[in-house]
Amino acid sequence: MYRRSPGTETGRRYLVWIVGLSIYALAVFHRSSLAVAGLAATERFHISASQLASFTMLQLLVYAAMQIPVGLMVDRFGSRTVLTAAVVVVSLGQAGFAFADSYVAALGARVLVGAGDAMTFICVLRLVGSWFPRRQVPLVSQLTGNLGQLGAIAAAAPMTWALGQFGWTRAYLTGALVGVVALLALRLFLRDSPEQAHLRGVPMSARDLVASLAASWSQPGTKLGLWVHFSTPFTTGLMGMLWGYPFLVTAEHVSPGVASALLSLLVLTCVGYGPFLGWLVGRHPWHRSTTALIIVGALAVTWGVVLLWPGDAPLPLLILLIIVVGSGGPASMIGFDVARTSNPDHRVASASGIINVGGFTASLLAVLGIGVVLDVLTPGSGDYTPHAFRWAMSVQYLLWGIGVIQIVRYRRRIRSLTTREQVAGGSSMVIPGAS
Ligand SMILES: N[C@@H](Cc1c[nH]cn1)C(=O)NCC(=O)O
Repeated sequence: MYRRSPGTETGRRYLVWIVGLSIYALAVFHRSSLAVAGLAATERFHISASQLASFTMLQLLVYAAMQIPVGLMVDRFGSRTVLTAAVVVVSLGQAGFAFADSYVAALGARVLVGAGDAMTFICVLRLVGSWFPRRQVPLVSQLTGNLGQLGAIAAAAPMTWALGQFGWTRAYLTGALVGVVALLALRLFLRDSPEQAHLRGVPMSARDLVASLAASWSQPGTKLGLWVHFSTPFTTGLMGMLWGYPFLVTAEHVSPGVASALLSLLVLTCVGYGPFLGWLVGRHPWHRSTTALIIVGALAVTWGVVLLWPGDAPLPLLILLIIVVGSGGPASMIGFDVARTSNPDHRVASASGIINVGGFTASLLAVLGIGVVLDVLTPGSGDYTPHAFRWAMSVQYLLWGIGVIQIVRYRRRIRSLTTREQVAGGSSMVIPGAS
């Protein structure tokens, strides 16, 4: 019988990964493509700052709300099918945004962008799980999450240039058209597993779906993963997506150029943590929650020093802040890894969906909480003071407090129900009923 050589197998695996990763980076690009177009958007749609913020909020809300259905869809229909839908929906959303000429039409288009984006990451994680040997999965998943953030870099300077050069419609439409190339690559090269183009689960009734979700949720590892994902990435997200630039310019008085450079450094730092954290998590799975707790501690302490610094924080301290904040996104990948080893293969995507709700809910709460505190402390004006920003950014401690309590709680439970040997062997699943 003809057998494929190991070299061919490895080549196919990396091809599938590169296609999946590129599609995820494209989704991150679309997600972030509004960050540099704020001023243009307020002029085009005649909207206020809070209406502008509603685009980001709506996108996050749609993203978070879709995670569990998307996870179930990936387990049922496979990554190839759901990813195809994702590319079509996100590209239609971005094309709609290119032509939108009213606030309501633009909101509708952002809903589609959020929906398509929501369908992407879980598919790619699932592909990594079915194409790579188990021991490589933590590292490749880390690299996927982190390299995908390069899409945000493409959405910064190149998008600013495209908007200035070609105008709103053509700049956004070009982004949307990249989807056609992505779709072509996906249909040509992407298969759900080495053996099958489509890896589909069995059809389930509504009652079965609820039972499957309940089974995932009953695993303490799923809950631990959710709280790790809740506690770690929101600080990276809120800096990169909305509040980083105004905080650095208004509260810390750095120039716009330095602020942009610091935010680009944030994305690069995210990418840099990947190999180290992936290696650490793969090597020491028992210490995954400890790693997450140490990172949350480092985030809280560094933010504390910056916020309590009398006057403007010096630039080296702000660079340190960015480098530490950059660890939040990569640390969140630990949550997916805990969920992966706590659930059987046929439920991994729905467990990932549950995990992903954590980080995006925390990001939404943080973005909202900061906006509310800023508005309360500077009523009736958009000129936020450094004092207002310091209090506003402190909202993060509330979320870290809740997250740390929950991580400690579920890590205790999981440690009482599993052994180091079991977890080192790749499973943190507990027997149903034991938790
Ligand atoms: N926290 C991110 C992944 C990440 C890795 N490094 C920086 N961010 C995450 O959960 N991603 C899901 C998504 O759809 O982007």
